[in-house]
Order: sequence, then structure tokens, then C-alpha cells
Amino acid sequence: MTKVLIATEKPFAAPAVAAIKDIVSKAGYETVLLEKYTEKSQLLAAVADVDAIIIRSDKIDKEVFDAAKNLKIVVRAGAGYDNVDLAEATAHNVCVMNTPGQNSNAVAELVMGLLVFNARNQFNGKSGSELKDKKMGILAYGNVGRNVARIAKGFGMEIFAYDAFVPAEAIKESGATPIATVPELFATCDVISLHAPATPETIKSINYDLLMKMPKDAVLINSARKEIIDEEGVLKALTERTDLRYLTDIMPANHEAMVAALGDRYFSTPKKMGAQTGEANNNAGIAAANQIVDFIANGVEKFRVNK
Ligand SMILES: NC(=O)c1ccc[n+]([C@@H]2O[C@H](COP(=O)([O-])OP(=O)(O)OC[C@H]3O[C@@H](n4cnc5c(N)ncnc54)[C@H](O)[C@@H]3O)[C@@H](O)[C@H]2O)c1
Ligand SMILES: O=C(O)[C@H](O)[C@H](O)COP(=O)(O)O
Repeated sequence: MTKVLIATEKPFAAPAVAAIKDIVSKAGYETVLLEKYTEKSQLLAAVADVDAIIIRSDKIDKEVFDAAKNLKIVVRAGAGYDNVDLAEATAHNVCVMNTPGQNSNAVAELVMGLLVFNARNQFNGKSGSELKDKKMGILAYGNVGRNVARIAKGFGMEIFAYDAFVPAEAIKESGATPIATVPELFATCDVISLHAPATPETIKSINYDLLMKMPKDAVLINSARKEIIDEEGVLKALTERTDLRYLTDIMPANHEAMVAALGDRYFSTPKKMGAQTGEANNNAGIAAANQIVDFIANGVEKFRVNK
């Protein structure tokens, strides 16, 4: 029987697991559940005889592909698939997919929540500031970026965006102002919200020089990946520019140094939680299960991300 493994070190909410199981069993397949595993050996044992795997941020590398002799497809229930070794997947003849857009509203709501929390001085009672009339700069205008734009407009913010691949015309049509370069975006906006994937082009690209261009009292918020931040450069800029603030959903390696140097000008969620809502778990989990069934039963590869 075709086996679908849900391998989630950070589990989905229970209703999402039930919905996935339902889709899998209606297709005549079996679900295997591996949640909250603590050792890689548990993952290696679990993948041994499965045909498909649904993951979150779980790392799927050569060792996992080598151990999964029947594997045909891995679906990352989420947007970023930098946790899967795509070259190894292709070498092992395994299809990799993501589930684009399924958790983007959850992340956008977290971004706006963190911005309000910051603007009101982490609710310490001191007089804060408002988001209305501030300039919101969105770096990467994909599913999350567009949702941030939609909600930020409701706050009365003016929206600016840069994307390496989305044409300026499309940005304009959505009601935002296209900006031609990343440095210009940083120099223009009171808030910069990062939504670019971790790629060779973006890794460590958010650096000292960019932060030093930001207007007075500006805020940088990262809900994408920690890899895109040059952590030492950001700390140096924030140490020199005592008006700037940094909020992140992905705790940096130098978190303790950030806390010590920046106090309440810095905030990190304790664990990445942008996509951690019941709705996003359901959307992404259900999409992943449907994509697996469609791939195995009908050969549909719509959301394939490897060659
Ligand atoms: N915090 C979380 O829980 C959470 C949840 C979802 C996504 N994410 C992260 O956020 C990222 C964005 O998610 P999404 O759903 O909007 O993805 P998406 O694929 O819809 O959008 C990504 C956008 O980035 C653009 N882009 C790619 N390379 C670029 C570059 N070098 N410079 C500028 N723009 C570039 C693309 O054109 C695209 O518009 C994901 O890759 C992931 O790393 C984090
Ligand atoms: O790229 C994404 O979609 C998110 O980073 C991802 O879904 C969040 O990671 P998770 O909470 O699923 O581990």
C-alpha cells in the first residue's frame, strides 16, 4: 500500500493532521505519523518504506534520500524549500513541491502584530507611535509581501515594494509604488519588511550598509529566513544608529548579543511562528496531501520546485 509520512519535528495542529489523514485514506493510501522527533535516526527509520513525505522545516538531505528507497515525492507544507536538498532529490528521482500561498496571511498578520507591539514600546506604558502615514517598504513582493501590503494599507501606511522578478507594472497595478533597487527601498521607507527566500543572491544580503541608509527611527522586520541577514553587520549598524529597531521571527545566532546591546530596540519571537496558526496548518497540510494524491494518481507536478 502507498504510504504517506507526515514528518514534523514541530507538529501541525491536530485538525490539520486529521484532514491530511482523511485525504490520504480516501485515496486508498496509509498515513504514518512522526511528530516531535528529537533524533535524525528516527526520521531515517520512518522514511525507510514510504512513498511520500509531508514536512515543515524538517531537513531532507542526502542521508534521508538514501534511506528512503521507495520515495517518490516530498512536499514542504509551506513556501520556502531551502531545507530540502533539491539536487539530491533530483539525483534520487524524487519530486519536491511546496504549497505556495497557503501560510502567507498568517505570516503577514504576525508582521503587523510585531510592528504594533514595537510601535507601542512592547506595551510598557510609555508613549509610542502610530503606523498610519508611515512608509512601508516590502522587499520581495510574493505571497507574504502582498498580504503585508494589503493589511498595512488598512493601517493607513503608504506601500513601496521591490522584487527581483515581479515587474514594476504589476507592483503599480496592486496599488504599491515600485522601487528600482534595494538600497533605494531602504533609504525611502520607515519600515522594511523582508520576504525574500534564502538563495545564493539573498544570503547575508541585508547588511550594515543598507541599514545605515534607513531614515531616522526606521524599523527592520524579518519574517523570511535568518540566512538573508548579515547578523554582525545588522548589530553594528543598530549599535551605531540608536534610533533604529529590529524585529524578527527567526532568532539570530547572535540573539544574546542583540538583547544585551539593543534592549527593547530588538525583539525576536522565541521560535519561528509566522506560519504557526491552525488556519495555515490546515491550508498547507491539506494542499500538501492533495498535491501528493494528484502526483501519485495523475502525475500532476504543478508545484514542483526541482528539475
Ligand atoms: N516566518 C515564517 O514562518 C515564514 C512563513 C512563510 C514564508 N517564510 C519565508 O518567507 C519567504 C517568502 O514567502 P512567500 O510565501 O511570500 O514566497 P513567494 O515565493 O510567494 O514570494 C517570494 C518572492 O521573492 C521574490 N524574490 C526571489 N528572489 C529575490 C531576490 N533576490 N530579491 C528580491 N526578491 C526576490 C520572488 O520573485 C517572489 O515574488 C519564503 O521563502 C520563506 O523563506 C517564512
Ligand atoms: O517557508 C515557509 O513557509 C515557512 O518558513 C514555514 O512554513 C514556517 O516554518 P514551519 O513553521 O512550517 O516550520
